[in-house]
Amino acid sequence: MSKRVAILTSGGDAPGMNACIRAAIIACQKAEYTLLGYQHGYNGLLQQEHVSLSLGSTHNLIQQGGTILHSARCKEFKNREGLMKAADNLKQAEIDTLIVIGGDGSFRGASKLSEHWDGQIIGIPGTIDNDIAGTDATIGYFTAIDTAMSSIDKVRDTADAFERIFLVEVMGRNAGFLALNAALSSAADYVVVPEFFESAETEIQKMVTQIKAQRALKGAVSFIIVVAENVWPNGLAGLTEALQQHDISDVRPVTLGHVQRGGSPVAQDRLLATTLGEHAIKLVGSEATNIMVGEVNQHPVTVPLSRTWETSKPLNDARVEAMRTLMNERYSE
Ligand SMILES: Nc1ncnc2c1ncn2[C@@H]1O[C@H](COP(=O)(O)OP(=O)(O)OP(=O)(O)O)[C@@H](O)[C@H]1O
Ligand SMILES: O=P(O)(O)OC[C@H]1O[C@](O)(CO)[C@@H](O)[C@@H]1O
Repeated sequence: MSKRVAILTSGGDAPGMNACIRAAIIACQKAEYTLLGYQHGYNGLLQQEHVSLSLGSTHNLIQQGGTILHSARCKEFKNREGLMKAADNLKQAEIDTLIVIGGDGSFRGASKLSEHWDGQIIGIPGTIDNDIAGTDATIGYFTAIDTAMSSIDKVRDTADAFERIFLVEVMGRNAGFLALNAALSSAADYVVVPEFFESAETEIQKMVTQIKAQRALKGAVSFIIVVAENVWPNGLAGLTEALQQHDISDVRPVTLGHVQRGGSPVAQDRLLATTLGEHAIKLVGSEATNIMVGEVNQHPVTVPLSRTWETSKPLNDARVEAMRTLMNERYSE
């Protein structure tokens, strides 16, 4: 039966969102569904701002970073009036299924919307943070690791030239996936992640032990510390000051920032985005609603939206072991 499907991207944009939109466009065309794209995240839903998505929109889309639908963080959607307005707009546009590509905040919003709208809601995980339970990875995460890794490679060149200590802050909101994997893949010397952060005092002792032990063994060499955002009190300035108190100076801070959200998606993100976009359209018209389509062991899975934020996703055990052996506990005291 013919369906009217709407899709939007919400929260932080992530490389691969366009690849997901492309897959949805093609799958809808094959199923003979009409596909609308709401622009600017939930703002578009409130303003009834949508465009028709058809095969003409798919050319070269798989390789484009950002999102052709634009994204936003929308305050109004968090209150009852906003949610009711969005529900009315969906009814008016005769939408059967709404697909939300975004992070856990976007999924919370989608779930709240379901209290006011009885159409089908399907979430697809898209965020560089990878902080969503129920899926091994989120769209954009692999590209962000790659971007952070190649930036740290460049930092190492200048760090080596001056035999300096560099602090590199990476994104991740309140999760350490991006920091841990960027640090391991760029052979950094130390990484600070929220999952193992007890206190600044404990962490600085460990860090100083590693720096001093490495310098005792190798002389003045570079030392790269990757720091997840929102962990160290007062960020890199606070950490620079803490190191100075241990007589470690000439430290340089680098905040990678939004560069981590940009760029053409790497193959892993394109594949994940394509699979999830196609699978979501397969579910249109089924009983499944208020669910996220994710991927576990390279198979598509569906999980209740609420699970994506109620359960916390742990860091990969083997990567954590590698972190200890190769970085944070490499040298014994
Ligand atoms: N509790 C909530 N109720 C209603 N809407 C919400 C809620 N939480 C978030 N939203 C909506 O979802 C939008 C996106 O959420 P948020 O800013 O947390 O990003 P996100 O989806 O988690 O993505 P990212 O992880 O990439 O930042 C918010 O701007 C808001 O419009
Ligand atoms: O672009 P904004 O709104 O400053 O948000 C930045 C946040 O968004 C993310 O890039 C994605 O959630 C986080 O890593 C970061 O904390």
